[in-house]
Amino acid sequence: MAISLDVLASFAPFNTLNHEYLIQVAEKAALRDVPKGTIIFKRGRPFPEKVYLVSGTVDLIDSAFQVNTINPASESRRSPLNITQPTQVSAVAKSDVTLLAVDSDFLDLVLAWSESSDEEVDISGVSLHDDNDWMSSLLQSPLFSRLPPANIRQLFIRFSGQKVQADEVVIKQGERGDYFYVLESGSATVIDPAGKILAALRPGNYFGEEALVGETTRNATVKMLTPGKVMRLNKEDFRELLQEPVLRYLTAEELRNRPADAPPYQIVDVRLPLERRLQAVPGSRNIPLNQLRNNVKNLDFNTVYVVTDDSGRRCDVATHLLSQAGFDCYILRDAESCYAGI
Ligand SMILES: Nc1ncnc2c1ncn2[C@@H]1O[C@@H]2COP(=O)(O)O[C@H]2[C@H]1O
Repeated sequence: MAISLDVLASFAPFNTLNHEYLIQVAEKAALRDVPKGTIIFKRGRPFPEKVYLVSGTVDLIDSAFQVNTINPASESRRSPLNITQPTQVSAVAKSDVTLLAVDSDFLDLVLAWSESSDEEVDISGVSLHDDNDWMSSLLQSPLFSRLPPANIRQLFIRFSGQKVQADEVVIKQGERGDYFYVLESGSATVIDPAGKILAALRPGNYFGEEALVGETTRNATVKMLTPGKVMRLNKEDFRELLQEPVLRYLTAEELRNRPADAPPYQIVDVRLPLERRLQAVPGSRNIPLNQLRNNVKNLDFNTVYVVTDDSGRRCDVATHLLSQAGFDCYILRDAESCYAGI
């Protein structure tokens, strides 16, 4: 049975969600008819769903056998019958009742998503039914718009499609990376090890490049929010078609001999401050790699960014991230020979 958004919004915390999230919850919520006399849940037992009363009467019975009767006129029916986990009360249907049930983990995810969107994650335009042309948004991204047409043709030949379920973990933080992904349909979230939502992904967005470029483990988990489809490319194809063509190099000599009318450049060192303490290229700006994504908004599109190669594979990842964000960037070869000055 489908649930109307008005009914959903009469319960807390759904009343705080915007229309887009309400649709997401409505897709996942279930209306359940329960006959009189049914024990809906038992005190002290974990219960995987949050349950709300839509119609009928329910008795909530606590450990002292005190009974709190809830009906649609009760103010407290706006909250879940099982507020705490595990619950402090047992719930018994005193009449035939209709319940609204929402998976607790899913509810947490949607709430976190909606809260984080107030801060930094732009989720505008993401919806369950986002039929954006994933291919055209992919091709318009700064990274892909720089690729030679022959590479793009090859990419589409070598991509393989994979259907994914809602809640499926496509990438697990800490695992080794074998594939690069593009979201063809559906929506997904990028989640850090502490469970914080870092980004919302929509069709045409790509992910999973950092572990491949840096030859490290996955730095976040990517989990589907809805069913959908991903296109994936194996590590070798990614390297040949997407990584090598994007990385560009400069030597100190080329930097010194840049024409006077060339745009200004900024040398960037993505090592940790501790690593720079002894030696660094004079005039370089320190943006440790783990802070680069958050700092791109403070960079200038009229400046050329030159990342020093003394950070090992981190400079490749940094250059890749800067290219993705649309910056003109290079790797400075043999940066260690420039510690006395360029
Ligand atoms: N802050 C972020 N915003 C968007 N995507 C991210 C963020 N952090 C990590 N990712 C993506 O999540 C992926 C996890 O696997 P990788 O480390 O291979 O590559 C990572 C990026 O593609």
